[in-house]
Amino acid sequence: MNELTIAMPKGRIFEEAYKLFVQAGFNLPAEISDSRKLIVEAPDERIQFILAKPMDVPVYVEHGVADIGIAGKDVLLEQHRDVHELLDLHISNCYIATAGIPNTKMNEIAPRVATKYPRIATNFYKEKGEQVEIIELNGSIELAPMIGLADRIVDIVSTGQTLKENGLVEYEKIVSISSRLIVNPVSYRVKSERINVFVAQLKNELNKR
Ligand SMILES: Nc1ncnc2c1ncn2[C@@H]1O[C@H](COP(=O)(O)OP(=O)(O)OP(=O)(O)O)[C@@H](O)[C@H]1O
Ligand SMILES: O=P(O)(O)OC[C@H]1O[C@H](OP(=O)(O)OP(=O)(O)O)[C@H](O)[C@@H]1O
Repeated sequence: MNELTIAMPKGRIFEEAYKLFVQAGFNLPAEISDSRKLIVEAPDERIQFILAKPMDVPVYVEHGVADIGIAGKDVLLEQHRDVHELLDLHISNCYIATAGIPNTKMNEIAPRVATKYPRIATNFYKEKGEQVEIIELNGSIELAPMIGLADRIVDIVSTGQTLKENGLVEYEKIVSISSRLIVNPVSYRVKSERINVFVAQLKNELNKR
């Protein structure tokens, strides 16, 4: 019987999260990283993993089909789901910033901002008292100012390589991002003992880093 279901994000967080779990002493089956299976059992741990798109992890956790999940703080800030944040895993570190073509001002009439984070971008410009039109994109955000679609972008920066290679510069840092362990509020009440043991094992590894 699986005691816990954990939603793991596919993509770049997966690599670091997998390493964290292994180093924390969890015995994970090889098929979690080297197969196309979307549901993988870790029988020794009595844990079931589901592999989801990063943006969808909080959806599975909010609906309670996963007790726990790993999600980027960017996704949590953007979505405001009914989940509890239990732990900062300090992995997939990056930040969200505004960027654009060097030495350019925002268009005074109807400035446009391209992003896949419309809520974060809207709040940022609202706090600055600037009214902007948000253009929502799903990826390759850096293209927008280069091709004249927008004056600025609001996007993730990690090494800065993508901005540099496309001739863009950062203007304002908005918020630091890392991956978080999230939990369904009802699961946390019903399975608190089991979840606390699980969290303590992860914390133990994080404290060593
Ligand atoms: N360049 C980066 N460096 C470090 N962490 C990042 C970077 N870009 C994104 N992240 C973090 O990793 C999470 C997942 O990013 P990833 O690129 O794997 O997925 P995605 O862009 O949501 O999906 P996909 O690329 O599959 O459409 C983000 O939510 C963010 O927290
Ligand atoms: O500062 P860097 O290290 O260059 O990383 C930043 C880039 O990483 C992310 O893109 P991703 O690779 O997820 O591709 P995407 O354009 O499909 O979102 C982000 O949207 C930036 O484009």
